[in-house]
Amino acid sequence: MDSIKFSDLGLNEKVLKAIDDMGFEEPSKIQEEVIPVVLKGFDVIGQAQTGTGKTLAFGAPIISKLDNSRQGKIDTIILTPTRELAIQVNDELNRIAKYTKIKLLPVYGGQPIERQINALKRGIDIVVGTPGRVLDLIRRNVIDLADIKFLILDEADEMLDMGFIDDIEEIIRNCNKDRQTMLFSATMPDEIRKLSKKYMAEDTKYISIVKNTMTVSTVSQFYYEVKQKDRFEALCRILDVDEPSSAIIFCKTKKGVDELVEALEMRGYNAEGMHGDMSQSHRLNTLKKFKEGNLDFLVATDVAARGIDVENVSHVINYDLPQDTESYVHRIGRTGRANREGTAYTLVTSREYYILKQIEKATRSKIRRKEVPSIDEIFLTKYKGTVAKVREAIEKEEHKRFVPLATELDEEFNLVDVAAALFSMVIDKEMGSNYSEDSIGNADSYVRLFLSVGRMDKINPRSLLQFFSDNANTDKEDIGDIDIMEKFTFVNATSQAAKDIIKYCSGKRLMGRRVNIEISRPR
Ligand SMILES: Nc1ncnc2c1ncn2[C@@H]1O[C@H](COP(=O)(O)OP(=O)(O)OP(=O)(O)O)[C@@H](O)[C@H]1O
Ligand SMILES: [Mg+2]
Repeated sequence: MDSIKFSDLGLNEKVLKAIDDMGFEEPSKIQEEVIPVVLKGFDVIGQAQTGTGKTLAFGAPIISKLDNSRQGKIDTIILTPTRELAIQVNDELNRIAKYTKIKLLPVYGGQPIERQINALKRGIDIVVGTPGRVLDLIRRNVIDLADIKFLILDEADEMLDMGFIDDIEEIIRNCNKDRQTMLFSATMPDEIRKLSKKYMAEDTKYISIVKNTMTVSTVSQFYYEVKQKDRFEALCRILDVDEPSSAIIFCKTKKGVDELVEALEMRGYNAEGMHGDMSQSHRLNTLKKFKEGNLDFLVATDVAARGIDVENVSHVINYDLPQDTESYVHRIGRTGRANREGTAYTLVTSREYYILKQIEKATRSKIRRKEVPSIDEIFLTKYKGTVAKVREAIEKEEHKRFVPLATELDEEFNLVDVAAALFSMVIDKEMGSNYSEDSIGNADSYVRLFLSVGRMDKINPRSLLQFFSDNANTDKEDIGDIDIMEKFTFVNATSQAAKDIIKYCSGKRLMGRRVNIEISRPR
């Protein structure tokens, strides 16, 4: 059977022509399934992996439908969790609407509201905005949603999460009841799906492009185990060996972003930060530089985790662990988009290792271990890079003008010595004084300690922790976090704490019950 073409889906000619201009040859799976359903008028919950073209999946049919039925007032409202995403979705839809008269406007905080009000007064069909600003404009009676035809929540699970839910509900209360509602995201936790039913038609179509894994197969995933104090050093080494053409590095906090940017700049990397405390113009400027290839490393909080589409991001690095599985999926989805290849790295300490394992299990993907590069490996990378540059210079004959000088040197020196001296100058300069000694130590060894004492449900894990710290001469810190499945598990006890506990328990009964202890190393 021939593969489905965009022209088979029922879109109008103007939209098809625009898609052709965008260079897309065939629809992605989610586009193939969502477009006809939206054209037929159904509400849709659409889930498909990151970078698979969900924006066009809702954008194309909306524009196709609106083309002949514009009301001269707002027809469509699209909500996104971040300002940058509002702008990006607006841009993508603008490209799709190229041959129509449909007018779009992004609205978001951090930009003078008057400008947006004036633009809205000139007549806008599709508004793409962040909830806060949209609500503000509704309250000022500038946006009227009483007759809208489409409401879309991009990154729906994020939008219906605690932080946004009140604003979203208020916006929805202002919307036309007869509208078509659509939710999209790469992740759609069950509770969100249930919650969303509240706002949607009974015959809502649930379209999920199910894959074995939550993450795309074109992204290779790895982790590095590091000590907390070696995190930065490890990152530098990874960057120096992999030499990513363009990478997004995620940190947990805004402060973490600022500190990492400063540290990277000190070591000569081309890095800039992006987080919610920066001015909007600064945020946009940074993202623009990154998109245009004038910035190698974008260091960001989760503000850049969702939806952001930058071509050719080769690496995503979780400098800090993401807060949950969804965040991991969206973060690493900034690479490997539209069937391109990508690499995702996550730095973990031994104590965090179990969280990584949980993410691996929940996403059903494989996150393989990699060793932090040694100084020798970095040296080898720099050496190979230099040789490649020499080769290129000779091939392009860029070296020719120096040949007479080199010939003169030939009388005084051995030319192999000259080459070696030049190598040492170039490579030493590149390595800088950063790698004078091999400062990364081996990670502490942590173990998992399984403890079973009969009926577990009668024992409070906290009191167990207290009990051991009181009686077995161990520090609570050293015992680590506790996890209760069918056994008590001290997920990351130090080896010493484990020994102390075993010693204490051997031959004893604990709270009147026999204790069984097993020990296992995390890997
Ligand atoms: N049919 C297609 N063929 C090739 N490229 C496409 C196609 N549709 C969309 N794209 C491009 O693929 C990239 C990813 O699309 P998009 O941002 O819509 O993905 P997404 O599914 O919304 O991802 P995320 O979950 O990260 O938000 C964009 O650059 C988009 O222009
Ligand atoms: Mg998207």
